[in-house]
Amino acid sequence: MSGRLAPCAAQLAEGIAGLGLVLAQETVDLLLAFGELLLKWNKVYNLTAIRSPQELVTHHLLDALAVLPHLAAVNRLADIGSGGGLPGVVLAIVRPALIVTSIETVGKKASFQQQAKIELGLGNFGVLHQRVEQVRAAALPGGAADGVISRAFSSLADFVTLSGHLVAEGGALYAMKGLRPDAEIAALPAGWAVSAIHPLEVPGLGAERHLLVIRRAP
Ligand SMILES: C[S@@+](CC[C@H](N)C(=O)[O-])C[C@H]1O[C@@H](n2cnc3c(N)ncnc32)[C@H](O)[C@@H]1O
Repeated sequence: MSGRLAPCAAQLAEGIAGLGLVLAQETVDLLLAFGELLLKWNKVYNLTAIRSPQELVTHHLLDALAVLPHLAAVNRLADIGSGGGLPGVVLAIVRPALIVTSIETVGKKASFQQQAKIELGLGNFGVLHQRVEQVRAAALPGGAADGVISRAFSSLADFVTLSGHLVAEGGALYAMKGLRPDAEIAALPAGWAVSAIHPLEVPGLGAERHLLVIRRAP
């Protein structure tokens, strides 16, 4: 491949192996193609503060891939406040059987994602240009999702309050966080509880990451 990310192909391949994932070369090529789109359109669409190809690999591609082992039970995923398509586009690329609906309120970011869907040929990915609190569960393919994920979207309390109606019975919210957010956990609204906290090791990132799983309290 050519492009600004080409020199980072080995870095991505090592990171994928470091996460314990095995991906077909065509899947890795799609991840690199998505990274190229982010770099190419960032100035126009204001998608990410990250400018360097190396950091794009660690902070976006590998960071999103790190949650994959914890989503094995999820078949239909909604990504809330997805910005440039993170983590939703990455997860849709690596799990073609996963139905991903991305929800983003800023029009040009949603347009970028729609363009990425077309250019990458992602039949399992869709974008809703809406505020999440205005999205009805019936608007998602198949209805309420069994997984609702977000990264850098809001406090846990706001995530649950704004997005909880999109979680199917028995499903869960997945919050991608940096340091373990104990104060946010303590502020969760009644009716919801943290069921798991997974520390994540993102190769080359050099910072703490956690994935919190939140379910309806029994
Ligand atoms: C900090 S960005 C994170 C983007 C992406 N998840 C990432 O990790 O790179 C937060 C995004 O949430 C979107 N957002 C904020 N409030 C929203 C709402 N109520 N519904 C949908 N999207 C929202 C913003 O437009 C922004 O793109």
